[in-house]
Amino acid sequence: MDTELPAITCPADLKALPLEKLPELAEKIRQTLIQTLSQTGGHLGPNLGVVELTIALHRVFDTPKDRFVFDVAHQGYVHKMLTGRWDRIHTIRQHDGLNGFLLRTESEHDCYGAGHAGTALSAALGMATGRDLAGGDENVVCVAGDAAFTCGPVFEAMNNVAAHTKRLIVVLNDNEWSIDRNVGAIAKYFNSIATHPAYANLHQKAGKLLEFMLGEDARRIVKKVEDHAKNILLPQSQTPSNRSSLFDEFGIRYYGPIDGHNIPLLIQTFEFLKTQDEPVILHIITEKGRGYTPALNDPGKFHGLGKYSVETGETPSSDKPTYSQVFARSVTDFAKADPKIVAITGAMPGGTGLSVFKKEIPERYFDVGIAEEHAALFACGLATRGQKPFLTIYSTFMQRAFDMIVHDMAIQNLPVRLCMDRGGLSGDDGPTHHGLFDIAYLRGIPGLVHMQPRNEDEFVDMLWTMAGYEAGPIAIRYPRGNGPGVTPKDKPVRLEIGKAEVVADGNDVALVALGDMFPVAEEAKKELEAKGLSVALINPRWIKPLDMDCISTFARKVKVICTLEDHVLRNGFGAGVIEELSDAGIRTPVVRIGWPDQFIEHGTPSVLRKKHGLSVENTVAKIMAALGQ
Ligand SMILES: Cc1ncc(C[n+]2csc(CCOP(=O)(O)OP(=O)(O)O)c2C)c(N)n1
Ligand SMILES: CC(=O)[C@@H](O)[C@H](O)COP(=O)(O)O
Ligand SMILES: [Mg+2]
Repeated sequence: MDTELPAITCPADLKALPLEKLPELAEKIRQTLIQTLSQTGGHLGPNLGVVELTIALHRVFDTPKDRFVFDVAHQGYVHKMLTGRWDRIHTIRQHDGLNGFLLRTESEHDCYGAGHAGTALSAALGMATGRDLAGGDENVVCVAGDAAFTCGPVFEAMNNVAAHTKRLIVVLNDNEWSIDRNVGAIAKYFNSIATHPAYANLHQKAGKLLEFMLGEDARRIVKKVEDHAKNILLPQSQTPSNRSSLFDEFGIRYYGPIDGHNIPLLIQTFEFLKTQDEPVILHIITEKGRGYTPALNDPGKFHGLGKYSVETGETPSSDKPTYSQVFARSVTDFAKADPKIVAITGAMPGGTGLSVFKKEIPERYFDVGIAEEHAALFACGLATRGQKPFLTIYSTFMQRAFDMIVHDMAIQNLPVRLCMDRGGLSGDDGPTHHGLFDIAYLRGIPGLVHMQPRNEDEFVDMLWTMAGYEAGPIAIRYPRGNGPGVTPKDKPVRLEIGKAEVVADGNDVALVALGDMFPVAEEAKKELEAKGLSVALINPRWIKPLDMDCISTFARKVKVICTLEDHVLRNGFGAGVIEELSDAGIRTPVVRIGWPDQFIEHGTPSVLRKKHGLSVENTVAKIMAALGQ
């Protein structure tokens, strides 16, 4: 590799590079990503797939005047490297370092943040419409992956594009992968285009032709090739005169598919597209993980991961199963004995562990794509027919389905099992992914049961309780990663709903610690006892219904109650305890440990817990202060 490549400190540096140097730059970016992310972790596969695309975008367009809106924005590392953050890319997803997604507060080149899928096209349409209203002339480019198109809001946006603007450029980055392989009819449709021999062949020629023409005739050439190709490709059912792609039907002129790694072709195509006075979509074909064999061989693993060996692609293994693994094993075993149990995921079989269920009981496994609202409704329909749906969606992504939980699940009292992985701080992904609001958004819903285990054994008992619960919707939250390592018993037991576990009695202080905050309470108890205090320790188990017999009994005898939760304090578990004590006329002081009323930045749970007071020290200090000591 030529070491003479100058540093890229801004998009102007990229524009100053000779065209023939761009492949070398692409290689340098790839090597930087592979080396850097082996130490920081991150979304290696998606970013390796958009190196040439991002180079071409920054060659043709001018951010921050022109706007790039990336869907999910997990594939925004190359954009960051080309917009003045190359020298900080080694801090990606590290505390106080670069965020793993685009962030408006991080750079003027990041015009829109994300983290959750399906938002980019609507936001880009808003920007284009806002530009038109203001009489602006900037370009707006939406970059969305193939799986983003399984997301409802994308179709809601497409339904409006042609009515609102004449100038919008959409890039469909099609690598055939979501986190797992992309699913559903839309994935099949994209694949039918990308693999059609006539189209593929034409596009080889079109690509060559375009490269040769390099300019003003591009439009005529491309349009002629497109029309001809579409006449070959599209379903025979359509009359020859008005055959069009799905996108043309939405008023968005479709171009492609073209090779998403061919920089000159991409540049020429974007130069041509930016002259168009109609909304356009460019379908590019890319390889997720391109340039790194382990990632090409396992796009699912390398979609997003922690540290890995550059040489082998291997990642550190842990002998302790994660909550996700315990969940998937348990529900799969339950389902083997109960033919009514079905499992649903929103494009996250790996993260939720449900790839185990998919492998062992494929006929009752449903990956609906990035479609949490649909997943919840689909689960409701299943429940009306006597099925037992385990709707498995991260706490943060379940936010998408809130209305369905109220309107369809709770009002109709349907027995859907809501399994919310990543319940609590998510860590490196930051504020868009922390599962810190599910208690707040579920606690007010009448009739909905909600719980959290303090270890793996109790977790399986709770799942077993859910499997047998038919009285209405029931939810469980559990954290990312490992638990304390308590091996589940061979045969799980059904728990009494609304009944807490009193682990230790005490007369001065009662610690009521939910889920993965229980170990913090255990340590705080030791420190408080060392100060001569008598400390009760309660595992509440149930967020709703709260065991108020237990809690009020202790509240009447101790001097202070302390609740601990891996959730925001606002309308959280502790808030519920305060409400219920107040309703019962009990005035015992309650101190609460939990996340403050702000969005929590990215970083490791240990660093963030210490910084934001979810620590033993802060627990002890707040209790001692409440005791006036
Ligand atoms: C609402 C929502 N659900 C699930 C996810 C988890 N997720 C992150 S990226 C991704 C797949 C994105 O696939 P695609 O858009 O094709 O981009 P690629 O990674 O292939 O480049 C998923 C499911 C999310 N970010 N947002
Ligand atoms: C970008 C995205 O939303 C997912 O890739 C997410 O980062 C996965 O989170 P986990 O690593 O907790 O499974
Ligand atoms: Mg994809």
